[in-house]
Amino acid sequence: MAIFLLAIGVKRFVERQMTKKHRSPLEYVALTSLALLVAAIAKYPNRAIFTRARPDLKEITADGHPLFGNMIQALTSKENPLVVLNKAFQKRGDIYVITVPYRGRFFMVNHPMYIEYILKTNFNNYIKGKVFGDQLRDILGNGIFVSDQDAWRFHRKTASNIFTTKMYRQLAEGAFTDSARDLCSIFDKAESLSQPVDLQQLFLKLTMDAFGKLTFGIEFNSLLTEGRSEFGDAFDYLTANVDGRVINPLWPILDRLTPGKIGKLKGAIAVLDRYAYSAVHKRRAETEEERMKRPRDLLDHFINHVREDGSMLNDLELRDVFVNFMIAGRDTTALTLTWQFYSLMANPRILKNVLKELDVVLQGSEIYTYEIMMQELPYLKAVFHETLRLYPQVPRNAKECVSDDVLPDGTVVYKGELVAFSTYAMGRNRSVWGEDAEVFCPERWLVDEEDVEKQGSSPATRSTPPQQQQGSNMKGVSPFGKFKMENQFKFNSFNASPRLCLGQTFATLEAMVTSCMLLQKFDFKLVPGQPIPEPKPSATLPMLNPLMTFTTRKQHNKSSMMTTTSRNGDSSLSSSYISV
Ligand code: HEM
Repeated sequence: MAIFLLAIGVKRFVERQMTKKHRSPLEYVALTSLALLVAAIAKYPNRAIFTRARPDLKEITADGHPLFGNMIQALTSKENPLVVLNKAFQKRGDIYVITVPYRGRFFMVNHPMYIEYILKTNFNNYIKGKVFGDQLRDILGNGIFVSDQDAWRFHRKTASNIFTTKMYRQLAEGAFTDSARDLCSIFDKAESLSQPVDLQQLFLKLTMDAFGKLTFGIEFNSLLTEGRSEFGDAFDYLTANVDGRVINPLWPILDRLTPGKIGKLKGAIAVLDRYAYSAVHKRRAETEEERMKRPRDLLDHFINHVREDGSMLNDLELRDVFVNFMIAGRDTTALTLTWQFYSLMANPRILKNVLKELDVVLQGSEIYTYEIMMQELPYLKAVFHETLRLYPQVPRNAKECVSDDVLPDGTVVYKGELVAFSTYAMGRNRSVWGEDAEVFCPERWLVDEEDVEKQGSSPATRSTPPQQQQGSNMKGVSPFGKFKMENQFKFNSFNASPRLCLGQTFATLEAMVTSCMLLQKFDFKLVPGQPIPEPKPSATLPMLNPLMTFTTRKQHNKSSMMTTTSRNGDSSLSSSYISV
């Protein structure tokens, strides 16, 4: 209606101008602008302004508006952007093209063939680039997630030093077990008050505590503190707010026009900065004697690094390291655990299998060694990976093309254009995962012993039936066969190749230890009447609503309640804390 009225107004204005002999300067400006607008619309009739015409892509290009391309559709859709993406792939196939003003052309791809090409085969030609930088620089600075080439290599190499088997062994039986125990004490308290807990909030606190301590020596103690966490809230606010920036080049203007938004963003960033600088200053002031008393952590590696020119990282650079690693280590594992526990509660058959495996393999033991966690619980490991397949914690990603190139299917991509993929949509792609792609089915990750030997290192197949395998009922050995990792490009929830997630083993181990302890000790039941969980629009994949759950200590475990009193001995947390 508005466009119709505008068109009538323009028509009348033009008609009046045609009959006029003298015009005011304002009318000249209006006429010139109108002529320019008409010329621009004629040049960009269905694509974003300043994008080059690509008649060769006609078949795979989504219809767009003049000058705005596909931006308006994306911004005005009421549906979750991931659901929209998934539907678009289902309708259009494994590649389609959209355009967005000031961002340019996006090749949306949804097949392992493309992922392998951009993440491995021609890795150097597909970088994070300007779009990533523009979107995240105010929060992530120059950290690993927004850097390319030499800067990225430096971050990656320095950080790799801490991810050793020795560290994993210590973590499994130390920090991860301790924090899971803290969670048990909260569940006990909730049960005594007949109150449910919000698993999502608690898992976020759990991973934040463990990660803050292990990487920067920060004692958040958020699990043992009542109420919400200031740091966690600031983080959640920022990750939710960066979502959509890629598709909306107007975000810097819109943020300024939204009352209070800039203040809130700055406030949240200031909270992160405060924690980061305080950790750095504390570390710089540490004596040699104090340093010797604690294990070497991530901050040590970065703070002591001497560059070729003899300089060392300043406080701002260390702040960026902190924020990037917190974003990597906190949300991802916590939210995977949240979706995993939901999936188990929603699938009693699968939960029963997990419990059976824990009974057979652990036989009541609470010693969670690195080797047992990573090798002897194939079914639980399959559940964790199946969760990540359907609920990947980096659900969308994009790479900028450095120089003109040709994708494996022959599609030409020019310098500056973007290739984007959605791990969320690919996990649901039937041509990749089969007809049951949308079904939560851990069995797709399991093979029997014979298959493992026959297949060597080839990708997993569905050759093993989901049922318990014969002959493996022996105590101590999982009755569910062997876990078989998928090809990285098909299962890219941890990214792939040179930029494969550095914390893959860390996250798997933390999730396994936490799941083992919680599932051995507690029964979990969703609070009735909750909506079915759906993703909240964010850079990661949180649930839109809390995951309210009743936790009840298993009968046979009641006697061990004392052993899971939290580390500070406090089992008297108030009810306001529990129902966060
Ligand atoms: C379930 C948990 C996790 C998932 C699903 C996950 C997934 C990912 C993905 C998809 C990327 C690529 C992101 C991009 O392209 O920018 C990535 C990168 C990264 N992850 Fe993770 N991650 C998890 C946990 C962790 C943890 C616990 C850590 C740290 C201990 C970590 C450290 C990193 C780092 C440092 C990178 C950057 C790698 C690079 O660019 O070279 N991640 N992760």
